Amino acid sequence: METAQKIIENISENKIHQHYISISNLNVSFGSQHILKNISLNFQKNKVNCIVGPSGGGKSTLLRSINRINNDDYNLIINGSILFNNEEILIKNKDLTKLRKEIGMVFQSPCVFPKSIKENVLFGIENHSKLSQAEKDSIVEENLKAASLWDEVSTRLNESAKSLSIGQQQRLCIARTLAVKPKILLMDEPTSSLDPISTEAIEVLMNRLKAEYTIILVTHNISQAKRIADELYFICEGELIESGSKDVLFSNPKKEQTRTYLFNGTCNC
Ligand SMILES: Nc1ncnc2c1ncn2[C@@H]1O[C@H](COP(=O)(O)OP(=O)(O)OP(=O)(O)O)[C@@H](O)[C@H]1O
Repeated sequence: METAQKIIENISENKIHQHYISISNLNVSFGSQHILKNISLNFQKNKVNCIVGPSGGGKSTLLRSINRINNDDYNLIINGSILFNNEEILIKNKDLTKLRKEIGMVFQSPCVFPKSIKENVLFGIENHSKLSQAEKDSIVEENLKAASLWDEVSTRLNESAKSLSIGQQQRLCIARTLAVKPKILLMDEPTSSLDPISTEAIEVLMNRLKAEYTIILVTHNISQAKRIADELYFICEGELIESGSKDVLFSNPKKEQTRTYLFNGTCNC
């Protein structure tokens, strides 16, 4: 019989693991092109999990498989297993709307709607038209604060989102994603179109958000990975070459290819 102590340990163990993403033998192909080759890895909860690697290596394809945003591309053949909260993401009848609420995504270029700042934040919330004005105001404020944008826009919430700078638009996209209350944030090169000041604002934000969310970030930028990653996943030509804690990979990688890429920015895969 299990002791009380053991039961408590199991419960807390489950809690710790509950928002992990666990990928096994993931293969993605397009015709004869094998885009992802037998990828197996775990993304860690409440960390910035950073996928790095040269262009065309399959980083975005990996990210897009997690919330199945590449699902409508019938030319892609996807096999393997992606578990989220111990539930399989890749099953045929998966509720994709629910999945994408739990696993939100922020894209390379900010994609704000031609609506007010306020309406952009509320956009993804189901039945938000039925909320009271006070409830809407509170959601808008909470999520703009979470995305570190409130102080800059609190007096102009009814202005068009298009009037914001690109860096502010990206933080608005993050606020809109957070408003749906996801558990995981997928971020595909979210700072690549931003200036250094806006990039820093997003990096500070990611560092803060990981206390509440699990972040999976794709970046080309090795310095950015060095600044903000907790865990690093080096993908090259569709293969996971090496993964582990950022500190270990940047100081003592096991594979020569990892060393060459992280230290010289070149690839010898
Ligand atoms: N839907 C698709 N149809 C056909 N080919 C695809 C599709 N998605 C990705 N690919 C191909 O898969 C390969 C990997 O692309 P992917 O965008 O995942 O790489 P990446 O590492 O994110 O590259 P980058 O850093 O340049 O964004 C590329 O050769 C790309 O052309």
